[in-house]
Parts: sequence; C-alpha cells; structure tokens
Amino acid sequence: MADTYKPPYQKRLLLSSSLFNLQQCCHASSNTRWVTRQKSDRFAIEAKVQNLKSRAAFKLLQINDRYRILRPGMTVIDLGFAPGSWSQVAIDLVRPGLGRVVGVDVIPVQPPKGVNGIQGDFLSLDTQERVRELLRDENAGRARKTALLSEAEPGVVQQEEASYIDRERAATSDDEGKKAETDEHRDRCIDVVLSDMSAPWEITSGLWKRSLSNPYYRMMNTSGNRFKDHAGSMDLCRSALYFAYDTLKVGGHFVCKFYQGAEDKAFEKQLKAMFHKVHREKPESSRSESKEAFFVGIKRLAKVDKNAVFDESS
Ligand SMILES: C[S@@+](CC[C@H](N)C(=O)[O-])C[C@H]1O[C@@H](n2cnc3c(N)ncnc32)[C@H](O)[C@@H]1O
Repeated sequence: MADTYKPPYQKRLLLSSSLFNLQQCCHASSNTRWVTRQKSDRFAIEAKVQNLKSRAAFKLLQINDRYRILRPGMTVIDLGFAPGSWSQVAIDLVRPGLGRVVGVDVIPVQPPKGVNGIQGDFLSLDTQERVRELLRDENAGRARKTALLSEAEPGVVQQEEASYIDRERAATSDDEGKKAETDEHRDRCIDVVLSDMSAPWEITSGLWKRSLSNPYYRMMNTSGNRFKDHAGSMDLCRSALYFAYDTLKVGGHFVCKFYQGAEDKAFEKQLKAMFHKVHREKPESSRSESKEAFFVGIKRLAKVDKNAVFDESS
C-alpha cells in the first residue's frame, strides 16, 4: 500500500511544449529578470499548474523519489515551511496512514490544509520547546477519520484509522523502537526532520513585489553575499541537527538545505556520526547557478555518540 500511493503531482511533469513556448513568448514584455526567469522556468510553471505553493516542491519530490523518505503515517517537522510547498508534498505522502506535518517559520503564513503551523524563530529555544510540546501529544495534528472520509473521492478507499493500541504496537515493534519508552527517548517521536530554512532578507528593490500581501513574497532567500549565505545556512543546519538529535526516532531521516562553502565538510562529518548514510544532493529543480544544495541523512543510528556529532573540532 505504502509503495503504491502517489500524490497527483508525483507523476512526470505534465507540461506540454505548447504551454512552455507560450510562456517563453512573454519574455519580451517582462521588465525584471526575476519575472522572466519565473515565466520560462518549467518548475515554476508546473507548480502553478498543480496548485503547489512554490517550485521548491519539486526539490523535495525529487529527493524523495530518490531516497523514499516520506511514508504514510509518519510524523514530519518542516522547518522554514513558508510558503508551504514542502509541507504540501509531505502531508500528501504521510496522511494516508494518519501521519502529521508540523511546519515552523519565522514569518506569519497560513499553513496548507492539514498542516499545523507554528510561527517563531527556530534558532530560539523557546520556539523549539513549543514544537516539542505539540509533538509530545501523540494525537496532536493528526487528521481524524471523519475528516479523511469527507475528503475521499468516490471509489477511493481510505485507510482505516489505526487504533491507539495499533499505533503503540507499531512504534515499538522492533528492538530499536523499544528505546522510545525510556525517559531519555521521550521526545523522539519524529520520523523525518526537513529543513529548507534560509535567512529571510528584505527586498530592497523591485517595488512591484511590495503589493503582494503574503509576507513570504516580500522576502528573498539569499542576501546576494555568498559568505553570508553560507555562514547563515550553516547556523540553521546546526540548529536543525541539534533538534533532530533530541527528537528524531532511531531509523528516522534528515533533509537539510545549505549553501555550499568552507564549513559544509565539517557539518557533513557531524551528520556521518549520526546517520547510517549521508548524501549531498543537488536536485534537478535546484537552479544550477545557486550554491544551494541538500544533505540527506538516512536512518538515524541506534547508538549515537553525542560528542562525535557536536564536537566540531574532532
Ligand atoms: C526557501 S523558504 C522555504 C520554502 C519552503 N520549503 C516551501 O517549499 O515552500 C525558507 C524559509 O525559511 C524561513 N526561515 C529562515 N530562518 C528561519 C528561522 N530562524 N526560523 C524559522 N524559519 C526560518 C524563512 O522565513 C523562509 O520562509
């Protein structure tokens, strides 16, 4: 069942060449590079066609196609979730097994349907504690059976709601899972930590954008200074990893955006001390001119030496 479930947009890109050509014809009338780029960008167009909040959705879809990290029933935390396309992808994939997605962002944003949003700076321990608090309640943020049935399309059989006992049994079905019962592992209730965080920068030119009401569209993802972008992204990656150390289940996965630079090797080493396998990914949908890339940590190890993960001088 888990392997056969496909969200509608996981099919190949549907874009017809005629639509693509039509968009290219609009170049001449566009007065900014950004508009021109969006209009000729097949992922941006496809995101619109498929009602996804942004082209970033395809980055997660492509990573997931490769590593199969998101599965029905999982608990997912999506750090830096605005405007919400990763959360859209995640909730579609985990919801059939009554999974849940919690998104955190420093800017205010309406979360996609079925996703729980928390507004706050993830670098603050206060925000992290709010997330933990929410997730400690095993039922918080899960769709209810009735809601799932009302969303069902005719002829589509929805998965039955798992009973509390079934869920408990599943959580403790293997030896590694049994550790979750101890106090030390009380907070380890997350299956996947996603982080697409990048520091939000105020747009200083292109005033036409200020007319947009969604704050996300008034921000830029990079400062334009490669060193700043790299250093800032490594801070965000480290905070995501600290959080994952405390909250990720054994066998859980970690996906984290970073801007390439001098410190990324040291971070990769930290990841290798915590995960079975660590990959660097540059999905096709990530613009080639961008220094952005992603670390994918597969399967948290059962025994992790905290000093090896967090002592960067080693
Ligand atoms: C590239 S966008 C994420 C796009 C999102 N993954 C999607 O698919 O729609 C990066 C987000 O990270 C958020 N962010 C940056 N620093 C943050 C922080 N310290 N705490 C929470 N969110 C942060 C920004 O506000 C921005 O919305």
